[in-house]
Amino acid sequence: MIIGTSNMTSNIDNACSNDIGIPMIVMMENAVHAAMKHIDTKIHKSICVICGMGNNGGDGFGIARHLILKGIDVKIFAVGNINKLSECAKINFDILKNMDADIKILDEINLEYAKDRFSKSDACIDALFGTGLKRNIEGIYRKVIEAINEKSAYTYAIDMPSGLSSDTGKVMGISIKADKTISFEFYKRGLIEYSSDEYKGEVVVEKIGVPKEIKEKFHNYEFITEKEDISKWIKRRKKNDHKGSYGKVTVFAGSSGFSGAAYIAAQSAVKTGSGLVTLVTEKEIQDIVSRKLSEAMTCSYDEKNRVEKIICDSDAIAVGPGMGNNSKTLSKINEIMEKTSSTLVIDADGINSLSENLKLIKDYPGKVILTPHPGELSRLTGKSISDINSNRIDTAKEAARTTGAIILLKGNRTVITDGYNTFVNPTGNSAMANGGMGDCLTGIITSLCGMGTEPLHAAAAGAYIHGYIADIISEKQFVVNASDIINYLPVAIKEILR
Ligand SMILES: NC(=O)C1=CN([C@@H]2O[C@H](COP(=O)(O)OP(=O)(O)OC[C@H]3O[C@@H](n4cnc5c(N)ncnc54)[C@H](OP(=O)(O)O)[C@@H]3O)[C@@H](O)[C@H]2O)[C@@H](O)CC1
Ligand SMILES: Nc1ncnc2c1ncn2[C@@H]1O[C@H](COP(=O)(O)OP(=O)(O)O)[C@@H](O)[C@H]1O
Ligand SMILES: [K+]
Repeated sequence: MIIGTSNMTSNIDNACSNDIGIPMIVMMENAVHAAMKHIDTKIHKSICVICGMGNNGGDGFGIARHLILKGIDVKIFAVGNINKLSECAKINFDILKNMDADIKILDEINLEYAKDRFSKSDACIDALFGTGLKRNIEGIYRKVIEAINEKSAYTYAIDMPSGLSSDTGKVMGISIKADKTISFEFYKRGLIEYSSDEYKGEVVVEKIGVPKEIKEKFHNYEFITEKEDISKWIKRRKKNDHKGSYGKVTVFAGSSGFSGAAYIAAQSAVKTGSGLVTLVTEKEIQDIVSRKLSEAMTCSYDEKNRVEKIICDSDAIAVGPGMGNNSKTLSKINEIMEKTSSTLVIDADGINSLSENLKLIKDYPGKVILTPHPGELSRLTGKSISDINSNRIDTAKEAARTTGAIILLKGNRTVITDGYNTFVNPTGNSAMANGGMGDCLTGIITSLCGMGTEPLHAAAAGAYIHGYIADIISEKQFVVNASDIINYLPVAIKEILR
């Protein structure tokens, strides 16, 4: 699904009306019908609709009309200077007037009356501002938003909670706290940022009839990953395939006290479907882990010639899980980079050890995927964790452009980007927040790269599958561990590809 900005909305509006002649009022009516699908008129029998003067307000007036037609008790409040109604908002406003609807101008004088109505209604619909919010909210608008937040039993926000920037998710002075946000055509970029979480409630996105060609002309190459994407990106197994068809991957991982990371990363690659997986690690770790790994091969750093051959033969290599943030890890990365140009998936200590040596990535002839959590990205970029988490998409894009790597910024709504094309992952939950999960993700992504999935897509697909499994398991379990994910991988991938 395309992620949208306010600029895109206005470009698309213009293109729809000017280039192909769909009048704005038609789009608005489509938006109104789409919104009606999500307003629960079985429970909400009395509703206040609060409208601004722009097209978001126009949507609100249209929704009010349809609610009246359904027999709902509707009170409509218009906030602002009626002479400034947008063209389409005025059409819907005038229809309501002609229908003798209960419509009032909400100003300082009747604010108390409005508050009383808000508190006595089953729900309020916020149609004050959508993508056109430009400056901080003050005066009567601020008071109305405060009143809705205080008095409304249930709040629907139309397109955006009024007060949140649709591009950044930042609160412009004050914002509606919605129970449900009904957004049109795109998942608004601001709703992805963590700052929106307190305000947006459940988010639904409805198509309103924008032709595909127009959306493709104006989008910013930012998407939410969907199940259908994964099935396009992952290679199907064909009748006469053999293990050579599914890639040879190698996992450099583990050190004293961190044998689990090595096991998890290697076993995740096995269960994702790699043809051949080899774990390369310290002798001590090899002795521990080889007993658990039935399908993967193991090799110790001491077997120098064998390590060299394994590197050269690999289709994709993971480096970092449990290796320790030290010069040894960096020298392993160096050694790998000198001998191959296959895709490298670098996680954990691999990322930390590269922080001071970013030039290595730029000079590497193959693709590099870095999978930092915000702490690791903070070390890599020098930005604080709070700065990273308050602007996740742009920070990840910037890091990708400066390092030359594909960046997978972990956490809720993981961001995957090469700096130009960006995917935001919709799956996963906090039951996954425990040690070993990142190692598991590294194994999955490396395996997909080895099978021939394009690295950016492998990273986005890996994050999707990883979170998809956690979402299923967490319905029955309080916590989801990497071993739970590993066991479910073959079933989940089959389900997703079906
Ligand atoms: N193609 C689509 O996707 C479709 C989009 N549609 C809908 O249109 C919405 C976008 O409509 P829009 O562009 O008219 O902007 P909108 O959000 O109503 O805000 C502008 C109004 O707010 C005012 N205003 C702004 N900031 C303010 C502030 N801080 N404090 C006070 N006032 C402020 C501004 O006043 P002004 O700045 O002119 O003084 C103006 O009156 C979109 O979110 C969706 O709901 C659908 O109808 C169908 C097709
Ligand atoms: N609240 C959450 N919502 C969605 N995904 C999460 C959440 N918390 C953690 N995850 C996912 O779990 C994984 C944790 O990885 P990481 O932080 O590297 O853990 P570890 O270092 O223990 O392996 C990441 O893929 C992350 O996106
Ligand atoms: K709104």
